[in-house]
Amino acid sequence: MDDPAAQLRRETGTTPAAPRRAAGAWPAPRAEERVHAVVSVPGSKSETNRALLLAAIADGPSTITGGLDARDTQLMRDALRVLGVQIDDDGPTWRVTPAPPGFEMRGTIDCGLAGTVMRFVPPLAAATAGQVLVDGDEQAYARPMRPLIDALIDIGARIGEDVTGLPFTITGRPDLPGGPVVVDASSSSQYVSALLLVGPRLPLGIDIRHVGATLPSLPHIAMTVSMLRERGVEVDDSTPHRWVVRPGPVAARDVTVEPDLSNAAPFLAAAAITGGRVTVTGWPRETDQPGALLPGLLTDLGAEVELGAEGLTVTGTGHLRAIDVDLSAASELTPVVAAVCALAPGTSHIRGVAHIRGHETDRLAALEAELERLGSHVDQTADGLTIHPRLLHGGTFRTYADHRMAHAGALLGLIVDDVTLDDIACTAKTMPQFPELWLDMLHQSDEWLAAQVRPGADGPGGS
Ligand SMILES: O=C(O)C1=C[C@@H](OP(=O)(O)O)[C@@H](O)[C@H](O)C1
Ligand SMILES: C=C(OP(=O)(O)O)C(=O)O
Repeated sequence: MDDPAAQLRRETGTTPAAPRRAAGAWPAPRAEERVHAVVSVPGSKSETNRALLLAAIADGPSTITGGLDARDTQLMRDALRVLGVQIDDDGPTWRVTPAPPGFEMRGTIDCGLAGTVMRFVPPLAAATAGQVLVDGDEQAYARPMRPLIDALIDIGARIGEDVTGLPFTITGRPDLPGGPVVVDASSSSQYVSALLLVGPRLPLGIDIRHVGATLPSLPHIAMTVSMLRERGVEVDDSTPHRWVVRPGPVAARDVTVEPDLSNAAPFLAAAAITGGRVTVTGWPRETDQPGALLPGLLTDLGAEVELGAEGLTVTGTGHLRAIDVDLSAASELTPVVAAVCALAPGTSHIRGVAHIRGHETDRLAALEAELERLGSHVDQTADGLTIHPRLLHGGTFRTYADHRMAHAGALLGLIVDDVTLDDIACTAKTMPQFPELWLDMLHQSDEWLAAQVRPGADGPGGS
């Protein structure tokens, strides 16, 4: 029997989504000594994909400087091109020109495994003339979509019947009305961001109410609201769990994207676990990124943290501490935080992240399985993980096509002998240069060590 994707492709005459990059096994490099490095991470995935989408519905051409060039943002650029948006992305500054009036979309929007593409693009497609198939990696078919699809249908979208997730077709209508809508965003904050982003474009605007026991990733919703306001859009978020967006123009703006603070996490954690020192450059003093919670988290885990002119510096003290933490606001940090907890001398509790079972993979199950494979003792709870202290050993750490699982495995490999990741290529989702940056961090550390032991140098302990 045909799978539903093949059937939809035949009906719409479109081509299959490109497969995920080939896997590549990777022996994680061991840190011979304390890690000492200065690292510059590429631009924020979340900010880049919002900036692209807002530029696509702006009242004129915009530029984006320092946008992340990775699989998730390539998929967003290609998806917007299917919607008629012109994007010139040669070089460090991209120029985005909205679709010409009367444009009719057709073809496939490939979401890959990108939550921001599969949630942010369908609302815009629903408000554009023409028809598209929304597809992605097979693994993305398991990611939750239903609450967003139901909300879109409630505001007038035409989406195939009984759709629960990818793949599905959208028959767009430029007069998509908008108006009041109720959504249960406990499985992803991205539904709220997705509805907010299309709001100014709809004749009735949008009035979103979240119902549901929990609402994760509040900083990401705040990021959406800030970026809309920066472009002159009126957003009322004065009532908890309610957001009202007035219809109106989105001002074209030339913007520069901040470094991705969540992608900085494994590098900063490397300093914490090896008793070394890592500086991540360009750390913003104010930001809506959930990575802003890293200084507090790493301090609680036993490291010293300082924000200086060069960036954020983390210094390992040689004494990790177990933590009890609610990571709901910054759930994408869970894999790296869990890896550090597995090395701490007490029992740690990570709470508030039930919804990460619907991330790139079921991250709670994946972390339990892979940390245990290296000798850790981990229990899944209803909304997180309990991680008990154990002596770890080498083994294969499976990544499940999840970039942040790869970050966690690489981190453990710094101080545990013979850890091999089954696939490092999955880091291309948000940081294709991860393997090079990781090796460069270790190369800088070797150079630092050589300088310490060279005759006439200050000796270990200097920096
Ligand atoms: O809006 C965004 O850019 C994101 C929101 C969060 O999603 P969830 O609310 O589904 O966790 C986060 O985990 C993801 O990495 C990026
Ligand atoms: C959950 C994540 O990604 P996505 O944007 O695909 O949801 C993540 O990057 O940790």
